[in-house]
Amino acid sequence: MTTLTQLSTWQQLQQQRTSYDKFSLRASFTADPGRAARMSIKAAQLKLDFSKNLLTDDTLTTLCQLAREAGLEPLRDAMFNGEAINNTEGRAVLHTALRNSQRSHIETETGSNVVPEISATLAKMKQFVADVHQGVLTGYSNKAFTDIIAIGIGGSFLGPKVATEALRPYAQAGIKLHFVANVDGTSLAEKLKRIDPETTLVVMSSKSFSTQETITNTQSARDHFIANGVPIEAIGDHFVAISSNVAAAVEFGMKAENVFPMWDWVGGRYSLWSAIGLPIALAVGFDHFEQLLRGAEAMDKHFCEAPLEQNMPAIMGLLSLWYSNFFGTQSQVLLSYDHYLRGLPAYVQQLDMESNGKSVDKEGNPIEYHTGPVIWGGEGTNGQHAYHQLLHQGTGIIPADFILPLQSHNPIAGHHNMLAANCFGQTQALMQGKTLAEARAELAGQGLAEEELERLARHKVMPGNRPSNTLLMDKLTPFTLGSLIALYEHRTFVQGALWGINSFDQWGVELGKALGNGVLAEIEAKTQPNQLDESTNLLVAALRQGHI
Ligand SMILES: O=P(O)(O)OC[C@H]1O[C@H](O)[C@H](O)[C@@H](O)[C@@H]1O
Repeated sequence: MTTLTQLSTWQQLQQQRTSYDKFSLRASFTADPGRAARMSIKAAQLKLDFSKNLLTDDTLTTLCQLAREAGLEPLRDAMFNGEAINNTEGRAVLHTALRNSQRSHIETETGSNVVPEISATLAKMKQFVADVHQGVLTGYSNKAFTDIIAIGIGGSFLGPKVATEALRPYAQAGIKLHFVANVDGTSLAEKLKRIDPETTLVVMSSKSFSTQETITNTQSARDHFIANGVPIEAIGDHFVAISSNVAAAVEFGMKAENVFPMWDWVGGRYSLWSAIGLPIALAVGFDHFEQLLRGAEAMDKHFCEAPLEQNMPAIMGLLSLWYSNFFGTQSQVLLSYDHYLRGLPAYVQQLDMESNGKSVDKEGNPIEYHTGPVIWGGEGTNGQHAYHQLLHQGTGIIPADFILPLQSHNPIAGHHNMLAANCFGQTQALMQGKTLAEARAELAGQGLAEEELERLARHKVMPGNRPSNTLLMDKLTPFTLGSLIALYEHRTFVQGALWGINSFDQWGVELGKALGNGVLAEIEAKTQPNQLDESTNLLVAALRQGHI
């Protein structure tokens, strides 16, 4: 089998890479007035400007050829068609089916059609959300619910949390959402302080129904509810669940009709489109949740149909590979110039790092190139007063995605133009940098004496040529949010597909969970003491004594 690095296009890219030592983005823009218009794509109500990348037309063509040679398109089609591309778990990967309103038949590898159960679950969610909002479903005292505590972690937390936060302008009046993920009791306790159990609904989300944090938080919430007036026989009115293990949820005390199904063919970090998205629908209404699905569906259609040269997720994935494997970059930064999207970097962090943090290929062979980058980021303009310094003048290149809605939900005079100016100004500064001559001229303009000017000039130089994408949308809506999240899902897929890894398992998290259970047994003195390594034994002993 030909490996990625043996492909002829990989070798062409290696050759092309040498010419980038002399490549100047600033000069490219001067020499080529059509660059930005040409290197822009509109799809699914998003616009990507990728012209501020270390990229020539030739390299773009070669990267797309690499994708073709590596079999990206057939693998993409296999995913959409329900083939078991998650080969270590023998599962289909069908989060895209959850938002497909066009096909009535999508089969998994076992031959079962998933569409009817998806439709039935959406209908059930719609009814449930309406019943909660209209006060048909109530707590034990027949008072309408005012608060929802959503308990879940990882993929059963980040999607609902980030989408609910992002769609705050669409919030359903009279309902407050609270999220609890961490097993740290403080997280739960702080939320419980703010709610009245009588008017609170707990939505527990766990695909496996075996995650320690989620089970423990739900049990403790149930204890709190019972201790604070909810009759034990009414617990089923206040607690509902989403899980692929319906039987375990019922055994836990949920009413069978209040357990929403999830399926093996939906990965946790790809699951907000399933019933795991119930907290989103409760927060913003089912119609808005449907719009979120439609936005993602529009991006799916674009990903499946657009030629690679005009395909937003493909180009973003290829750029990521270009930097990781040909420029040695180790991380990528996401900069949300929208307060409502402040959680997106954490969401994409899980999506990308849990998917592509792998060092063997699908057959288990060690791979010889760098895979998943570290994903980090935050909210513009805050980052400009913190870590942007490293983006501009640090020793390495950190490719950046800038994300900006053109219209604000809160157009307070002047603010949005300033926000946008900061966003665009940062991409410009990263791209063009500041030469030594410019730094000198600037200092001379400030009237500095020659010696002082020379002393400072080198500190003011900015190398430029720092790559960025700019992603625009008219406004942050449920549709554009769906499209944006699906874009990052597919970017992650493109990278994993090219690297030849399985982006849909996460065996790496399992060891920590297993060892954590062993340590807990020691802490609770259920096993012989001092069975662990010396460092961990001493840590456990300190905890048991309660002091250092
Ligand atoms: O939904 P659950 O089964 O409770 O799983 C919650 C999360 O925990 C796991 O450890 C995985 O790392 C995540 O991908 C998953 O989303």
